[in-house]
Amino acid sequence: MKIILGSKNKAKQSAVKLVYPTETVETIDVPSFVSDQPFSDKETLTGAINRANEIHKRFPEHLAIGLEGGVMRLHDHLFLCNWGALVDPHNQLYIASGARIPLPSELVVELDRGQELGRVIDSFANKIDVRQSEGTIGILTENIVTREEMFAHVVKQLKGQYLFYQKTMNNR
Ligand SMILES: O=P(O)(O)OP(=O)(O)OP(=O)(O)OC[C@H]1O[C@@H](n2cnc3c(O)ncnc32)[C@H](O)[C@@H]1O
Ligand SMILES: [Mg+2]
Repeated sequence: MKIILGSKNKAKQSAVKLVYPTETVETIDVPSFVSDQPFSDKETLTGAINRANEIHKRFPEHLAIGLEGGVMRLHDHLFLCNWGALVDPHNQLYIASGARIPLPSELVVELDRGQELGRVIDSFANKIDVRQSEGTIGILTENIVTREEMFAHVVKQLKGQYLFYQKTMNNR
């Protein structure tokens, strides 16, 4: 059984490889069927599930993983939010979310104007393709938490729930 990730993003890819070091991890671009910039937990989670389901449809014998980044409002803050979904060969779905921190107001203004976070953070940090490397969370935490680490935690929660379910099912 292989692990198939629904993204070519390097931070997402290395997160999955960290958590599944001995498995074959393949990546494929699949649609999330949500906005390029999801603006709620609901939309971000839906994007992750859609990606995992899309992979499951194409490769039902493998483990399908979808990871999606977005933002969500809570009180006066706009938070980074990230969700992951895993679909196993029995079409069982597992979901988990990642760490969240509020965005500084300079970034919030741009996002509210309809700009994508990927572009906004590049110009804020004066870097190229932040989303493929440390991510916004890396920039805003001085790299203490990177996008790879954040997504690795999401994938660990997916892997753990899948293993727990396998064990529980085998004992019944
Ligand atoms: O190729 P895919 O898998 O789509 O990877 P992506 O980097 O576009 O990531 P998402 O679609 O999951 O993220 C949705 C949007 O939010 C942006 N984004 C989310 N988290 C980010 C982060 O930590 N750093 C930079 N951009 C981020 C990203 O650029 C997109 O505009
Ligand atoms: Mg994207």
